This record gives sequence, structure tokens and C-alpha cells, in this order.
Amino acid sequence: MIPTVEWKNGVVRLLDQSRLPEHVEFLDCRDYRAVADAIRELKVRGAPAIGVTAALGVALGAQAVSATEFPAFAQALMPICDHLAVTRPTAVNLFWAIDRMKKKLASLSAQAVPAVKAALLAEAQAILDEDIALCKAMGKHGAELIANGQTVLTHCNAGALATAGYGTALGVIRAAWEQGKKIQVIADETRPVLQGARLTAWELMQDKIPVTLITDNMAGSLMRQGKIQLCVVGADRIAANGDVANKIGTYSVAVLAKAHGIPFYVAAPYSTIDLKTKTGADIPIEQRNSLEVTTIHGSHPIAPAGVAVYNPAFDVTPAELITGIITERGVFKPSELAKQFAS
Ligand SMILES: CSC[C@H]1O[C@H](OP(=O)(O)O)[C@H](O)[C@@H]1O
Repeated sequence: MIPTVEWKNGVVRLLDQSRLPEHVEFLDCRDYRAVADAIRELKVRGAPAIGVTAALGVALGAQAVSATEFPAFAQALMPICDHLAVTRPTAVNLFWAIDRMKKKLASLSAQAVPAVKAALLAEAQAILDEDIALCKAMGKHGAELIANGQTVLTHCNAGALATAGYGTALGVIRAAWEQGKKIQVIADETRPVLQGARLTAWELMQDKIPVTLITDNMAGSLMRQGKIQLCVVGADRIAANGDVANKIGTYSVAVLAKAHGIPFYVAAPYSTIDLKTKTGADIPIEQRNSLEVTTIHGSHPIAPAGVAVYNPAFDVTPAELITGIITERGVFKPSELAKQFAS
């Protein structure tokens, strides 16, 4: 799989997901502001991928700080962290990754600045490498839930493209496929930004995993026909009570799954679990530009100019609609999560 994001020759290189599926193009970010713009414009997206990319953005920003003494260096790094932290509000991985970079910085106060810069880059790379390992561990646990011959529905893109590699929900699907299970995937197109149509379909076809694309209003009918046996999606933030914020439309899929007696799973690493946020009601939901709804790709209008638009990027699925949360440590009921992940 093409790397979602990587440190390459002194820049942060990312696969420009806004150009997929028709163009496979890379964006070389030469400063932290370009990294922030890429996150804000969904050139890189997906909760874990946002965290990894922000960490690399902090490391990139650090390289350009001219201060030669630690206190001044550390102080100069704070506005860089803040600039990355305000790109998107919902995926807690962004704040988790920036906080981890700040903690690393604090541990280096006795080091010379060049060594600090190198250590920050190493920490960002460690976050990237860890994310891939977390996805593979989740995949292993989650694959046990999928039986040979089943059809699995997923919403949005929680794949390699949404992580440092391998994926969360698609990591579960990938692992089941790699175990030889003959599964079929149903991918919701996921209006308005079409991560399912543009990214999940593309990603699964790259791996030759059978995928059928549907529009967002078709899931219920397929469930009623008995054509879907399990749902698995990603997450942007999981609250302490097990409520899950994920791409808009996830709640509808969860309600439909419940109504049809279909297991509904969420796959997410520990970096998506936010025990400081008590319930889903406390999760900030990003509101995005209305052009995402009224046009295709910002150009072809599909609604009258000036129409009122509601465009939340995420919704919250209450814990009671979730069968289990697939993590790198195993599969847990939402109510068990706080105990399992209390630091
Ligand atoms: C592996 S979590 C991916 C998660 O992020 C997506 O949102 P966006 O594309 O806006 O970053 C979506 O909620 C996915 O489930």
C-alpha cells in the first residue's frame, strides 16, 4: 500500500487524498503550515492519520526553529503546536499526538537543541510506526468476529488511508481476507465528501478485496433483505461512556443495524479513546463548508445557490447501539472501555 504520510528527504510527504481515486498524487509539505493546510483541506484525513501527520508537522516545524538554547526553542515550538491543533476539532488523535510531542519535548530539556530536533523527529516516526502496529493488532482481534462467506458493511474510510497504514475498520476486513475468509464488503459512498466511494472502494480494489459501492440510502434495504451480516466502522473520538463520534451517517447505520439484529462494531486504537470526555454529547462536532453539500468536488452545483445547508462532518452513535469496540487489546463492550483503558 502507498504510504499515507511519511518523512522523506526532510519534508512531510503525503498522498493527496483529495485527488483520489482518479489521480495518485503526492504533496511535499516543506513547513508546518502546509501540513496544517493539508489536514484542514482533507488532503490527509482520518483520525489516526491526522494525529500521525500532526506529529510529523511538529517535528518539521521544530527543524526550522533557529533558537539555540532549549528554553527559547521550546517556547518557539508552542505556536507551531497550536497552529496544528486548531485544524480540526473532533478527532482526538490530533490532540493526543500533539500532547505526546509536547511531553517528549519536556523530557529533553537537558539536551542540546540539535539533539532535541532529532528526538522529536524520532518520536513522530515512533507514533507512525506504532499506529501501523496498533491497526494490525486490531485487525487480528476483529477478524475473529467475521465468519467465512459473510458480507460486511462499512461507512466512510477507516482504512490504510485513514491511518499510518493497514486501517482500523478496513484493517479488520483486511485481516479476515488475509486469513482466507471469502468475505464481501459493502461500502457506503458517504456523502458529502465521498470517502467511501473515492477512498474505501479504491483502497479495497487495490488489495483485490471484493467491494460493492452503494449510496448512503441503500443500507437499510440491503439489511432488510438479509444481505449484510456485520457492520464495522472507524471512530474519531470515543467518550468515556463508550459513545462514538464518527463520520456523519454512522448513527443511521447503527440504528438500522440494531433494527435488523445485525452486529455493529467500531474499530479504534487507544489514541482515539478520550476518557476526559464523559459522553458523546461533550464531543465537539466539526461543521464544514456548505459547498461540500451543494456541489460535487466544489465545482458542479447540485443545489440552488444560497440554499441553507447543514454540514456536520460527524455524528455520535450512543454506546447502546454498539455491539463491541475492537481495540489493539481486544474487543470490549462500550461500558468496559473506561476500565480497560484507564491510564
Ligand atoms: C480510522 S478513523 C477514520 C475516520 O475519520 C473519518 O473522518 P474524515 O474523513 O472527515 O477525517 C471518518 O470519520 C472515519 O471513520
